[in-house]
Amino acid sequence: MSTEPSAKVALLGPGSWGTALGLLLCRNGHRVRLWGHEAAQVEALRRDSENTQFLPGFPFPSTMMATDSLDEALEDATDCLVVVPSHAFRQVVTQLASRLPPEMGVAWATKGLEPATGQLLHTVAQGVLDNRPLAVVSGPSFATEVAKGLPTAVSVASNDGRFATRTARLLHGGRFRAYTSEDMIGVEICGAAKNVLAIATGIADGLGFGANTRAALITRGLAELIRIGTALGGRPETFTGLAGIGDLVLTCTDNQSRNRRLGLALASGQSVDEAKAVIGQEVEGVITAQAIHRLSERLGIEMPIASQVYRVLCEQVSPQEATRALLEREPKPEFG
Ligand SMILES: NC(=O)c1ccc[n+]([C@@H]2O[C@H](COP(=O)([O-])OP(=O)(O)OC[C@H]3O[C@@H](n4cnc5c(N)ncnc54)[C@H](O)[C@@H]3O)[C@@H](O)[C@H]2O)c1
Ligand SMILES: O=P(O)(O)OC[C@H](O)CO
Repeated sequence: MSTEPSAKVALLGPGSWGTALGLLLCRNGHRVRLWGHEAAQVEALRRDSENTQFLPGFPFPSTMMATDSLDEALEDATDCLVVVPSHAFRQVVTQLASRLPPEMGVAWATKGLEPATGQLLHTVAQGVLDNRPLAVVSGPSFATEVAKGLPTAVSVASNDGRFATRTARLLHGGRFRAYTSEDMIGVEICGAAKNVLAIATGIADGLGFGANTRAALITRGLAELIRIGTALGGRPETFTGLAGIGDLVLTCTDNQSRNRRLGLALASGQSVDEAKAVIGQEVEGVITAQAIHRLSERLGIEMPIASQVYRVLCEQVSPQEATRALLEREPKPEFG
């Protein structure tokens, strides 16, 4: 069990991940108000006392209540955790700005960059929320496995050591381990870029390539992640940690990943829109591929795998042609 005294958590975003984290917080003895922006979705959560749309099979405890009123979610809240998709992040933290006490920290478990600007989410949050403690939760963590209580470990990176510890302690307990970190940049770029690389491994597996290909994509993908992450100021050790190689391996190798499944679907001939419709949930790598592409061009960072994923998603290049382009690259030193 968590050693933190019982908290009242406003949890914003009742998708699969927000719901799983809500269940975890309740198991740790905390009270959760789960806010959603769609009245009909919230009505269904209240009626069913379960998230039948995004995380079926896990009834809500009496300490988890859904609401479509942000004011109600924040009433008496001691902590605030944002779990909306990256495209909604600025909008949601902007709504928080005028509602939160000045000293209250904000944590999020969103993985992605701001689509329009390519900014890391802590940069967005700092711009909107001014000087308050911020933290990002990231790492290898499928919602269903957390809801089932299967052992999981994540990283909590913050600009404030005490807030990192507070947020980690809220989540830590039973079968969930939360490690603290000071590297928000590294943790955030890992969480965003791994989704793009998972699309690449999904494509490769969907085209019938083997284990050699998958291992090569993960390893060379990690090299791309380290290049862009260190250029942005991330710390080298983060890339070998839970948010880095941990989440990259998880997402690239298991079909619970929506990003990997999108890659598999593209390889089978489905369009991006068809694949997204079948998956029926957020596939962050689709918009992140565009943001990463623009960012790597601007910074002059070579990211051949991410770049081919971008071409497949946005320039109607076929998975086969993208594969050819990668394999035809000139030999080069592995490091440097
Ligand atoms: N599902 C996982 O296993 C998992 C694990 C770790 C991190 N994440 C990350 O968590 C974030 C949320 O993903 P998810 O898996 O819960 O997605 P999901 O598709 O299961 O649900 C998305 C949720 O976001 C809400 N939403 C959509 N647009 C919104 C808006 N404009 N304002 C407010 N809410 C809005 C939807 O109503 C829905 O409740 C993503 O960044 C994802 O990468 C997910
Ligand atoms: O289903 P995905 O591909 O969005 O991945 C979910 C989590 O980010 C895995 O850690």
